[in-house]
Amino acid sequence: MEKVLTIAGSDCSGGAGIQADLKTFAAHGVYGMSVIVSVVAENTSRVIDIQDVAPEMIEKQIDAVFEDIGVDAVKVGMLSQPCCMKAVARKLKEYKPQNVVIDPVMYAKNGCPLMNPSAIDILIHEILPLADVLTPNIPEAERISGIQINSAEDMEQGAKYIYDLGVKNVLVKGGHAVGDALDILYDGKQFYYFRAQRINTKNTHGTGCTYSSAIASNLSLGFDLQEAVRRAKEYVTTAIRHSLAIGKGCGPTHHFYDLYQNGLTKTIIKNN
Ligand SMILES: Nc1ncnc2c1ncn2[C@@H]1O[C@H](COP(=O)(O)OP(=O)(O)OP(=O)(O)O)[C@@H](O)[C@H]1O
Ligand SMILES: Cc1ncc(CO)c(N)n1
Repeated sequence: MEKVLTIAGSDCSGGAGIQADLKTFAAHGVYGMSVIVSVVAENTSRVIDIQDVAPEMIEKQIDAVFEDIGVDAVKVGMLSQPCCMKAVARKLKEYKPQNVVIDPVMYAKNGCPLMNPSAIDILIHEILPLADVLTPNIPEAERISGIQINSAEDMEQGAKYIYDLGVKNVLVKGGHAVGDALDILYDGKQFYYFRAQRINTKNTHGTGCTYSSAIASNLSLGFDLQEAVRRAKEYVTTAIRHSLAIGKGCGPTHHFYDLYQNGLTKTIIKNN
């Protein structure tokens, strides 16, 4: 049985964070585990408050998982403060797990901040180098790279800049762009384009969490990175197509195994 761990924040409304991650793992048939870094009182419309778990308790949760069960892949999500980042970095350096997917969460879909802006340097220097693949959305890629992103070429530039910071693979997600939902993966050699038709819905709460967890699940199942991303893109696109119009704001993605039956997404390799 493949074992996948999420290290992230808890979204009590169930659409994003740890809850989206565990639903995604279950839909992939892998064994899901969770280390809670922050408890977030949030819903489809707003973030009410954030309470971080003490760094020692974050470290003890990670120890509990690694001393007993072990992992085949890890997804890292919301890390709100420098002390949380340092605790997670210490333990990832100690246990050196394979297949580490890091989603550098900064804001919720409704624009509410989830990372203290003063943590950006620690994120760049302590967390980014631990990723086998980093999955920034456009505002996150802009914040990390300082490059303004208005086109696919700008997404490539942003990905290249972040790769040069020492990140092994960078996947810039185009959910915040206009037109097709285009994501671009850069592995230091080539750009890979993953394109889906944009679905006309406001119900996209948790899409980034769903996507990074689907990538981690697919890596744990033995798919190489390009195929793991291609399959995850298919999963998230269908999860958005079936998203739920619940709550007063951006409703959540919906998860079930059949999301893999359509075989629609293709990988386009683009040479430098
Ligand atoms: N309306 C949409 N139609 C189709 N695909 C979408 C849509 N919105 C986002 N996506 C896709 O969903 C995935 C997640 O990207 P996105 O940029 O939304 O992440 P995110 O902003 O980190 O998400 P969140 O903060 O809600 O967790 C990407 O593959 C993106 O292309
Ligand atoms: C806990 C948590 N993690 C990530 C996101 C980003 O969608 C969110 N809204 N909440």
